[in-house]
Amino acid sequence: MTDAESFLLSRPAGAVRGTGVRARYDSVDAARAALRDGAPVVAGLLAFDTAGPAALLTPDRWTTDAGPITARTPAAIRPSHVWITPPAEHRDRVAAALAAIEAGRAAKVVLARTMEVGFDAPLDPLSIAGGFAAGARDAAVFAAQGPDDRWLIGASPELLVRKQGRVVTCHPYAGSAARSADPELDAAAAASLSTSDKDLREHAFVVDDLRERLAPLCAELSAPTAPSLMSTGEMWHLATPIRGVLHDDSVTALDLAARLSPTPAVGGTPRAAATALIAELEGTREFYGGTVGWCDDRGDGEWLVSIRCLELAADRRGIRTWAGGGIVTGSDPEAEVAETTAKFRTVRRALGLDAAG
Ligand SMILES: C=C(O[C@@H]1C=C(C(=O)O)C=C[C@H]1O)C(=O)O
Repeated sequence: MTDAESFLLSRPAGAVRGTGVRARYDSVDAARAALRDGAPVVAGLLAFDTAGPAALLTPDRWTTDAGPITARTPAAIRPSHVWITPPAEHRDRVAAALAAIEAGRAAKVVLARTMEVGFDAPLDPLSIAGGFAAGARDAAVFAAQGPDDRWLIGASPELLVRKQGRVVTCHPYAGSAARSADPELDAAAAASLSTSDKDLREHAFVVDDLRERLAPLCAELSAPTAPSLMSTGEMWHLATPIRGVLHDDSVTALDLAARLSPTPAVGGTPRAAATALIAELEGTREFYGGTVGWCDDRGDGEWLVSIRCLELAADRRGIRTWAGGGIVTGSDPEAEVAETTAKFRTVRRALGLDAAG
């Protein structure tokens, strides 16, 4: 038994925390079996690729009424190296995705750029989580111990699914505009996002997919007909709250996470065609674009979409992060590059990268 943190999901109102590791599971099936056999909870990460290994665990100790993680303004940090997918490469990938969409292979594909940063001194996972908390507002700050002592740490605004009793809630985000420090420009960006035909189409694919996947399980299912505007410190987004009531309470939060992830907010539509295009154009994704969360022995739990996050290497001297955007007919390659640059700011701010100047 150890007191070291193994899982954290924290919002201003409170947090769930796991310490120590009693057991690990590399598949949803193994975690389901553990819950049936009396494990009080499973928590962790499902990969973007539904066939890829999961990183789930049962902690030694699990607390659902912990206080939120303390926000910590990161000290300015000078990286030893930085590498980002070059803009020209991303533009070419977006153009290839648009050609595939034009050819009828898929209707939406989400493509991401990668950033890798090295440091001279090791970083601490919980300190990084504190850095995310400083700019997170309502986003859920998470830190999950992955395989081989790697960590996935971030601040996701996007609720994949929460299940409490028979009630299921999702809050998908899709459609984006960068925020501005100038209040007038910021308001103008929000206003133009809310009427952007391209962004409304990008968004509708996500809501339709979630509704289709939930419908067979639900006695009631409702969502507003139009999305609303939500914001993080860095971005405006279109978002739609979805609420369902399950026919059968034995469906667990883990079952729902495995069924719904990856949504077209991070993958595309149809799912199989979009994920094949992502593998072709971008390469393999591991936990980015998957889901992070927990499920208890009553089947209740909560899962966030694994975005606005970084992976801390096992030696803790390097991180890798991703920023993606949905491509549909009408997407502009140059604007997609700018969108990913804006989305990287969440991680840059949490690490103190920009403070170093
Ligand atoms: C894929 C990411 O974000 C997702 C994609 C969005 C979009 O394409 O507009 C918006 C919110 C997220 O669902 C990311 O942050 O990396």
